[in-house]
Amino acid sequence: QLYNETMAKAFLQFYERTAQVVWNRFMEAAWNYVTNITKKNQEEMLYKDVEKSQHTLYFGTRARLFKIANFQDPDVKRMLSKLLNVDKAALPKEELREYNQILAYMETTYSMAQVCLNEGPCLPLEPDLEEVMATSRDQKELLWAWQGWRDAVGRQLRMTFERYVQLSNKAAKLNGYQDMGALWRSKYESDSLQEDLEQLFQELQPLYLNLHAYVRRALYRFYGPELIDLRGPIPAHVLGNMWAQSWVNILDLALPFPEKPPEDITKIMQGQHWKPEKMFQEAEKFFTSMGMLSTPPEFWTNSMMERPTDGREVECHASAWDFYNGQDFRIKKCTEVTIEDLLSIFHQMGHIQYFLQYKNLSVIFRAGANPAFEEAVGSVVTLSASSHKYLLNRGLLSQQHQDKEEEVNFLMSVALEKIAFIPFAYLMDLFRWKVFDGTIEKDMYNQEWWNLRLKYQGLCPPIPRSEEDFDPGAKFHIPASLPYIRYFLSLVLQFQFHEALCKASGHMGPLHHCDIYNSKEAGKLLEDVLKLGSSKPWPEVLEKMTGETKVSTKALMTYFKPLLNWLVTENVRQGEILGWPDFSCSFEERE
Ligand SMILES: O=C(CCC(O)(O)[C@H](Cc1ccccc1)NC(=O)c1ccccc1)N[C@@H](Cc1ccccc1)C(=O)O
Ligand SMILES: [Zn+2]
Repeated sequence: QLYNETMAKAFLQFYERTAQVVWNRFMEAAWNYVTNITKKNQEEMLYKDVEKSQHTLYFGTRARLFKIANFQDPDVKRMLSKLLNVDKAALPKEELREYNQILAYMETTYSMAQVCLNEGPCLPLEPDLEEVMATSRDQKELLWAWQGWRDAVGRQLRMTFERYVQLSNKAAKLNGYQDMGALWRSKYESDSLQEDLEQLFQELQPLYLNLHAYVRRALYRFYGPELIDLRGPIPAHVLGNMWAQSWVNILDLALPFPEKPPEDITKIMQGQHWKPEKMFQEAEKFFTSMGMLSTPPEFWTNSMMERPTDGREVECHASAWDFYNGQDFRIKKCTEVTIEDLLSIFHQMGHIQYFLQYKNLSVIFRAGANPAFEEAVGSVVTLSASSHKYLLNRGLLSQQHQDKEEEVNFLMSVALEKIAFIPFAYLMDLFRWKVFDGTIEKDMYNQEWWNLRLKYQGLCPPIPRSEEDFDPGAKFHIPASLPYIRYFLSLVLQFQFHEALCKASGHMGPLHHCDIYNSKEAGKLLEDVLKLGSSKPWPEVLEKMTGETKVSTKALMTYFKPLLNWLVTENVRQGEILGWPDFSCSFEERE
């Protein structure tokens, strides 16, 4: 009878007090490492990680002794059940050390990788290689960057990744899961997650297939038939992005009405002498304009807003940090003054706003309602921030009126970012789930990766690939062991949130005209949702925001309806074939 509900509450308070200290110490060490990659800082971080895992294991094993089933208080039950999963802390000491070293090695290899020109400088991914992929229209130069990056990162990680999979699955099994994929999916508290995701993907297919066919035609016009086959997949290096996950950088090649090009916001920002700090202030101002919380002084003194110029090696992939003391919150980003980076800062500031809103909850509940909610908060604000109305009102556009054709151009630019992303975000974890559950064996990693890239994205590698390569390793989240399905779900959720917030703000008219800047009503609705953290099952949180308990593509389809109409008409006019029927990525035929 010792392990009763009263005892449980005392146990949870003890957890609360100690976790804040242990997690804060780990976050400080992890921050010091990723903002100054040295052997010493890595050792320090690994040490603090072991300390954190010991704490997690101590409480995780004792939480199991409570008979949660017959407890009354729902919060106590939910908190205890969250403690039961101890993740990698379940590994025996030696294997945990090896696992943490593998994780640090993979992430560091990615962050330090560069591609060297024959004679002269070596280029890092950010900003140099990404700049080449975004702006070059010379397919040989694009191929050089594309292949160079995969040689520098993917090839180096192949062996390590195999061991990472073994240890990940061992940790998952020790927590009672089939494999690590099952553990990752459990965060969504749904026994029909995979079916629901497949359903969402199928609903979005018509939009993607029409965009793919239209963009293929545009690339055909520019690069010609020797590179682009109008009935086949698109080569992966000419889409304006290192991973072909966003096609917004080839808008100039795919503009529906080229005689009415949109204003170049990056040029306007640079012309107005924008600096990274001003970009962060702009993002914060968006939230405070809605009556939401502002960032504490520590944010401005402790964040890393630019790549350091003192020679320090850093991890440039953007991220937001909660130091679990209710006061210290930071963003780490190697900011360039571009519209793409401004929108990325809005995304990061969305994570910070979530931290601020749930900071008074128990540490156990200081997370999003589910991982996709965390990603959707910042992204929903970027939907307003990229609207004509907002950009005009903030002085980033000068043209007052937008006619029907300019509106199609605008929707195309949003689609090249958001719709192109759908199959990529879906396949990233389809691949890893199959690797974890053994469907994809280690000597098939690369060919299975490209099978998925062909099947879902309609892409081919620009040159033959082998099992010496490990192309999935060239995308941050794979060496960083970061699940990705959250971004797929976030893509659908952010439009559902956008529709709800626009309605709350009293917006009338087309969804893509909506801008919730300055709306206190939208702010109140969003605030009430974020304050819940992960204390309630996410369908309840979704219902509070949107009145619905299910994720729905309706809002996304409404937003893009005018564009889909235009695309279908255009594709019919051109006699396009939708998709890439019976095509493989073979190279013989092109010799
Ligand atoms: O990776 C990111 C943004 C980084 C992040 O904000 O999602 C970041 C990823 C990260 C990095 C290091 C450690 C952990 C996570 N996530 C966070 O900073 C974060 C997430 C949840 C809670 C707190 C912080 N975006 C994805 C997908 C994406 C999102 C939005 C627009 C375009 C593309 C990508 O670039 O492929
Ligand atoms: Zn994010």
